[in-house]
Amino acid sequence: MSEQLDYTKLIEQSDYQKKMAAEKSVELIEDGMIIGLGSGSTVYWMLKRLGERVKEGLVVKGIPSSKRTAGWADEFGIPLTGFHEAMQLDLAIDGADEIDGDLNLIKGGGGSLVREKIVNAAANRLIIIADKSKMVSHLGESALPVEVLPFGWEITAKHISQLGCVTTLRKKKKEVFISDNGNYILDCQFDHIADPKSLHESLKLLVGVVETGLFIGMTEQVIIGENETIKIIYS
Ligand SMILES: O=C[C@H](O)[C@H](O)[C@H](O)COP(=O)(O)O
Repeated sequence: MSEQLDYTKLIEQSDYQKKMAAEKSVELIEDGMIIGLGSGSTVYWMLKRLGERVKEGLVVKGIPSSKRTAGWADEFGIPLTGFHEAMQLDLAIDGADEIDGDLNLIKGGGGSLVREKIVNAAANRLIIIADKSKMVSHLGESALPVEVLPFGWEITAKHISQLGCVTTLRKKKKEVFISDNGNYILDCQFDHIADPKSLHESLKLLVGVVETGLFIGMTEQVIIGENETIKIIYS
């Protein structure tokens, strides 16, 4: 019973840190902005707070990076648009699975990496929000998500594994996980990612690879919830 309680507390603590970082990021949003809306549980808190500001009169539009984010934005009353209306976004706010000292990222834990990369790359500034557990000395402690075409995924996985990793086809409730784009995700566990940029480039050269979860040189600022405080790291 006490173990159960401790576990619950841990979850709450990490969630609280995510919420603090997320709410801080909303302070950067100004009237009239077009915002890239990232994905994941930290972004959920950002959307919730942004929805409150919209109710108070803030005028913004968001471009969502996943169907789930679009649903939450709708729930919180945040007006949405698409690239037909805005080719350049003022700001994108997103979460991450790992963040290294150069602010390079691993993303895609929730399977939204392709749309996130398109949205984040179109933004003038990318702000990452996270709890402190996401800071790592080197990327690759967790598996790197890579989105691949379903056709011939087995051969694509073989080619990826030849770069020095163990690939696992992502599943959800025993079914193959399908991304918002209708593709598969391979979770690629490397021993050590020594050079994230060259790994990303090597992966992108493989037929069947749609996109990798390595986000290199894109982040302007990271907002970390750390215990009771907020830490901001600039690139
Ligand atoms: O595909 C999912 C995204 O890259 C998320 O931003 C990332 O997994 C972080 O998610 P969370 O805020 O839930 O830890």
